[in-house]
Amino acid sequence: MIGLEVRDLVVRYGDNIAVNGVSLTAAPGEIVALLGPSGSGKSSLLRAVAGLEPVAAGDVLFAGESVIDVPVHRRGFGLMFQDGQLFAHRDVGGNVGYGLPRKERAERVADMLELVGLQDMAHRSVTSLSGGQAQRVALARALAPDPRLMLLDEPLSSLDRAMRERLASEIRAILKRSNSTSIYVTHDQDEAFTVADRIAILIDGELARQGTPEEVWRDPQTVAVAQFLGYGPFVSSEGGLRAIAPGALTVSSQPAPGIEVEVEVLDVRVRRGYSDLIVRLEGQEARARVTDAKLDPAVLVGTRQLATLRLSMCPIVRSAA
Ligand SMILES: Nc1ncnc2c1ncn2[C@@H]1O[C@H](COP(=O)(O)OP(=O)(O)OP(=O)(O)O)[C@@H](O)[C@H]1O
Repeated sequence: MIGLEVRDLVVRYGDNIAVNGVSLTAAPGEIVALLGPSGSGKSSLLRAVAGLEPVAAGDVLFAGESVIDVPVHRRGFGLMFQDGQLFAHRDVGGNVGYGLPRKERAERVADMLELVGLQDMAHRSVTSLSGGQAQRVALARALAPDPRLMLLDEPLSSLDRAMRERLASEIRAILKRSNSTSIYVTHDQDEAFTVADRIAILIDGELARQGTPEEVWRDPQTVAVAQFLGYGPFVSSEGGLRAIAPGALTVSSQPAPGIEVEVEVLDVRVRRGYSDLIVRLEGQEARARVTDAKLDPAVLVGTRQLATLRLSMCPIVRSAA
């Protein structure tokens, strides 16, 4: 069975090429996150798949058939956006049931509300909902017609971080339970890693890396991808550049696994439950975590220290794509 296939897709706005020859697939039941910095073309790609943006070149197929000439509402795709765009004059049930055949409406609405954990809320006014509840209603509404593909564009970005984290794993569970083939756009790395089976990273309109969250993290392949994922700085090494992972460089009076490197301590950042030293490593600024509770990080400022670099956490990458 084939789900979504995007082939050499190009989306342009005048002379601006927003999506530059991207190919990707989503197998039936698979959740693919489109991740990338602001302006990298994620929304343009999603909107082109939906049919909301014209395609300059390439093709979009579902179940082996091109949908390029199929109007938006005939593609059988469900859409969910940042602002759920609920109908304010309808209650929760009225939103979820909108457009469903009358015969099956009540049962379907009940099923969907149960799926998103809002079973007692059918008669609530949507204007009385919290941001997180409103997005759950929007998800239930998008899933209600049983779309063959779900397209989600930054569905959580208007919520605060705590809510976003909770709802991201909930959305994953809901999409998995409903066996939805899904494309999920986000600029938030944590959200992508929580939600997705596979991650496709877009940089400057091009597909820079794709794989499972583990594969992409373990082997980002290029500096651009590694940097976007939070690696850095990069130090020269045999075979390319070594990307320093967050937490890979540590300072302690106890022995730790890894190689010893000399660093100059420039400053301290106190975090919740630990401290990071801002250090100079081979002429570049880096962070070294203090893993020794007996060590007072403040007295280290201005000194040279031996830090431990855990190489197994730090992949080799190349500088250009
Ligand atoms: N309607 C439009 N008209 C002209 N240019 C556009 C339009 N929409 C997007 N662009 C441009 O296309 C490029 C890609 O934008 P897009 O919104 O797809 O990126 P994105 O990765 O989704 O970014 P963000 O995370 O900020 O939403 C950007 O350079 C943007 O300025």
